[in-house]
Amino acid sequence: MSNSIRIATRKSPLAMWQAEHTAALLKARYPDLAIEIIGMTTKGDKILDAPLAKVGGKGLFVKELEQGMLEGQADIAVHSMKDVPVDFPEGLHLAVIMEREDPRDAFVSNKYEKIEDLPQGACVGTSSLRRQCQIADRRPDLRIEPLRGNVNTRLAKLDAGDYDAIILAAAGLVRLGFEDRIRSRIETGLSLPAIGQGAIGIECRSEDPRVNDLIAPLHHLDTADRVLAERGMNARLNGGCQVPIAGHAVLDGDRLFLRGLVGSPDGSRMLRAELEGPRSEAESIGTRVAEDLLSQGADEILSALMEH
Ligand SMILES: NCc1[nH]cc(CCC(=O)O)c1CC(=O)O
Repeated sequence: MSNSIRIATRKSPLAMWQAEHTAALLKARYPDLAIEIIGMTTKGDKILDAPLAKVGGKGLFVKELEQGMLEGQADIAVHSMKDVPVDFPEGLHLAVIMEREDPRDAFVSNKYEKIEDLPQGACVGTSSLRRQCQIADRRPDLRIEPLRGNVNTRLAKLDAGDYDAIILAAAGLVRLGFEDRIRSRIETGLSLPAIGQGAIGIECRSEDPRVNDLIAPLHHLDTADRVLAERGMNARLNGGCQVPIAGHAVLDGDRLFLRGLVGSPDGSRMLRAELEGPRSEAESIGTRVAEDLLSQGADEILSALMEH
């Protein structure tokens, strides 16, 4: 037992890739470590017919994995940071944030190179309110249609001709070997990414020194400070991943620059805030950007959505 580790993951191809990537990094460091990957199904995977914003609740993609660790069936859980709520159950914590992949959204289409090329009234697939509001803000003429399912399913729906274009995270496409499907990467100023997008996190039991020590070398400090600032924003806004909140931090030496956004789904209200400060204050930079957004009325937009 002492030289083994069990990794809990969702069973989607992207989640599996992330768990296997984590396993490979551990194996490279500890050649004798026995690694088991345990695939689990979460509530978010089961409910495929409704937009996630309507399903509600936080941690749709992580609860079952957390339960597995608390019950001792698994030692760590590998998550897309985008899906990880701000708070953790008693006894669990976020121990590691790994190096970030490209955090941008990707424009994927079989006919067009970028959003600007889409003709009037073209149909864009996304179920993300964050993506929807930013597209609607720039191109109110476009028709935005729901698009759920894992990355592979979404690409198949595009290929079936259901949409003129779809928007996905570049990171997921790159990881699954679909980089050649990306027609263009949307600059963060045009589509501000989801909090934590492109970063993978590892959650484990707080009181498990062996496991905490084992995974500690996978922590990437630059990514962690950026994600800490973004999540500081989310904590203050009380938002889950299914709300039209965007946040993206970049580093320049010891300085951290954070941009945040809260929008109404139809793009009619777009609140933006930004702040720069020392990276040692990452989390509080997040709090302050959120407070700026709240002072502009972000809570009205967010609470209106909660009532649905
Ligand atoms: N919501 C599902 C999800 N969670 C993480 C990613 C992409 C990978 C990442 O952000 O690390 C995706 C797919 C997508 O948004 O296209």
